[in-house]
Amino acid sequence: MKLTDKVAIVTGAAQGIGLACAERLVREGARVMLTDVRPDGAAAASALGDAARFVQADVSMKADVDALVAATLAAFGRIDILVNNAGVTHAADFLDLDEDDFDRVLRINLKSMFLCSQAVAREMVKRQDTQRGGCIINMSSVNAELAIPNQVPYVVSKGGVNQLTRVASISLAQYGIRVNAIGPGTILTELAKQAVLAGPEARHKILSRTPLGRCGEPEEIAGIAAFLASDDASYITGQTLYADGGRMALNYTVPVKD
Ligand SMILES: NC(=O)C1=CN([C@@H]2O[C@H](COP(=O)(O)OP(=O)(O)OC[C@H]3O[C@@H](n4cnc5c(N)ncnc54)[C@H](O)[C@@H]3O)[C@@H](O)[C@H]2O)C=CC1
Ligand SMILES: O=C(CO)[C@@H](O)[C@H](O)[C@H](O)CO
Repeated sequence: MKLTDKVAIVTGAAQGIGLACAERLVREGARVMLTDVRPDGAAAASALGDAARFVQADVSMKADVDALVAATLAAFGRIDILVNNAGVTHAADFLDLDEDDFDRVLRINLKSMFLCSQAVAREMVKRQDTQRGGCIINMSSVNAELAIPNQVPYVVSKGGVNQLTRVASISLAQYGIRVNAIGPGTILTELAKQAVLAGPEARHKILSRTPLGRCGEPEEIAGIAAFLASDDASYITGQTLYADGGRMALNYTVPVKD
């Protein structure tokens, strides 16, 4: 087990990639505080046994983030790993997009990662023991680099996540805190169904741009989170690691097998 005795927070952990990350971190020996704006994250945490707890929080609100950090310290006594995973999308054409929707997506996808990183890093920095330091992992996307016309605030937020990762990594390196991001391609979750997999035509479009010929599974992203959180990644900081089935290396489209 790579993460014995470590304590982690995973945001947006009620389902999808966040839940898979929480499950994998528990399997690697960590104790994990799951958090989500939805209350049903509590059932997900109970299913993981004594090593997991749940706190309901909207991670775009500072008061909720402070309460999440306090609850994690009360439950487990320390924080070694933060997985900033919570995210939403919103479909609208550029000319129709409402200001409120732009703000909401940026608040949830980007500002929340700053708030959580700052609050958790402050606790990591305070620690005096030999296990000082820590690891922050931000869930970015191929859409940090690739634009989709009806996903304006989403792609802007993910571009911001990559820069937040870089600036936090150089700011926190002096404290032994590593900060990295994961950039998934299309992963089979509710969010992807909503954003880019709504129907056979949309699925065909995605697969024609994916050399490995399939979408990813949440567990394939969780494995990367476990790696980045472990000592095997001890010299990696400031990076976005893309797990996209080859999409970003592709210039033309590929044939799709049905
Ligand atoms: N599924 C995909 O194809 C990809 C997903 N991602 C990113 O991975 C992350 C997770 O996405 P999925 O698992 O696919 O989505 P999902 O929709 O299945 O899960 C997202 C979770 O975040 C929670 N959440 C939303 N707003 C929140 C808030 N304010 N506070 C706390 N929790 C909140 C939701 O309740 C939900 O449980 C997101 O950041 C997303 O942008 C990135 C690239 C591809
Ligand atoms: O970031 C996400 C989810 O919203 C990916 O599913 C991406 O949109 C898709 O890979 C299209 O490029």
